[in-house]
Amino acid sequence: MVDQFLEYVEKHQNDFIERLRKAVAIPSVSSDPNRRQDVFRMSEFLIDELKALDAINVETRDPGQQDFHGTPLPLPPIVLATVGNDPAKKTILVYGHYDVQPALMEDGWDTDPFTLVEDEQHRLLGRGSSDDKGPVLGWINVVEAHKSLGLEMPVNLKFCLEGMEESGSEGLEPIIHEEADKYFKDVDSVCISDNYWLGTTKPCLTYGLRGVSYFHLTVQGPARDLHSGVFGGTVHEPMTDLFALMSKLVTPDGKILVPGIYDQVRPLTDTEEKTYDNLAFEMHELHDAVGSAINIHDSVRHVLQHRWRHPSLSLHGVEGAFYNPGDKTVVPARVVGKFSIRTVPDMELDKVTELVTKYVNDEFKKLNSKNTMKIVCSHAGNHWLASPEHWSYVAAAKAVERVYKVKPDLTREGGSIPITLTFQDALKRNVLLLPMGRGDDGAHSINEKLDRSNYVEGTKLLGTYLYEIAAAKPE
Ligand SMILES: C[C@H](N)C(=O)N[C@@H](Cc1c[nH]cn1)C(=O)O
Ligand SMILES: [Zn+2]
Ligand SMILES: [Zn+2]
Repeated sequence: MVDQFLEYVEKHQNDFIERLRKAVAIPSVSSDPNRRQDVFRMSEFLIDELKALDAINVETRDPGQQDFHGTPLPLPPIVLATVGNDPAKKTILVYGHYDVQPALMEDGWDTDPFTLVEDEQHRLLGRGSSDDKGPVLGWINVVEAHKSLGLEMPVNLKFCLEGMEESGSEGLEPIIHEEADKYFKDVDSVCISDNYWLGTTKPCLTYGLRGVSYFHLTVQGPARDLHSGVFGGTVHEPMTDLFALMSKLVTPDGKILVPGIYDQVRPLTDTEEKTYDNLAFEMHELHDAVGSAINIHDSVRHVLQHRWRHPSLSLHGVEGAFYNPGDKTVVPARVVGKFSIRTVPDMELDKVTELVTKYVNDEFKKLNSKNTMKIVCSHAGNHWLASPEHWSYVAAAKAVERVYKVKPDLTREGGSIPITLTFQDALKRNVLLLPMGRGDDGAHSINEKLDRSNYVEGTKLLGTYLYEIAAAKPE
């Protein structure tokens, strides 16, 4: 049966790409309130796709409203769908997200980010192609293949798709707790395809994620923007204060300057050190993915340790700053600096917020500025580690060998999927991360892509994984 499935995927790849084209065309940017309708539209697209495939019980849950700077904004629905409910079969919960990061032509895209383009190297370019519309549609392609072939699914599948992952998964956590004994009751294991291979050639299974704590640092001064010729040198400028503070957060070689931030980081043991031996990753792959040889660390081992098991602090942007072309001589009245800290075992989110808040307040006092400053943590999600010995990982490794003819690497991931730990804790089930895309896909960046082969072979992998689960001996 698996052969019939694999053949179907191979034959129908162009139809699957059309499905991805329709999804990418919906600019479901969760962080932009002007795009919220599009995030809703994306949920409707998925609901229609699932209903068309006879997914029984396509349902939604309403996560309520978001407080967007004092304005209530409806949160997009959690889409739940069940395919099969045979008590003799295992039930796998599939989580994914249908929102995307922002994307504008002026960021430097070579093509319109919301028009899927296949280039000469068979790369499918478009926002969300890899993160995470391609993988979500991969699961739907698996269901379509079975329906069209008249094949029974090897396992029961449950979907949980959200539209706020890129903005901290707001509203999802309470729903998972509420539904733990209802919708999620029969789930045996959870699978998430929302990260990337380490490099460009070898698939991997992922058992760890860093957490993320995101901060907004606001400095407010004059009542309105000012002429820098008239007022420059006579008033405390918000942007000057902000840059002074932002420059005290992290050194150019990546050391976080917030006192105490490293205190909770779990020490590296010899056993853990060995997990960095023989991984399929070379320095040139970092250079290729980044597009430049700007590595801080000289060995691959240290690159990966700093991606997976050490915290990092990144500066993201400044809201309210002048950023257009030209030479406007303005003093912005209010600026908001955005930065985040990727957190690792055993850092605690509350402790991180406490340390950052205290440090930024102390540093602001030292500026002797008459402006006002406020620091808030806008969203935070925990780090996660799983047991890669679980039967779900064993099945996934067999599926990789079958589809790709290689043994997968076991990796951790530097990015964050805030809800992963909630699934593990609330459902008390193992979670597997089974990535579809490559390390150079450019998720969150310009020219995001998913290679055609990753989409097609990745769809085969997801389906084969379900067959390997069904074939596994009962525990
Ligand atoms: C790894 C996943 N595909 C991803 O991109 N996650 C985001 C989650 C996030 C949290 N705040 C904003 N986005 C990430 O790691 O940045
Ligand atoms: Zn993302
Ligand atoms: Zn994602």
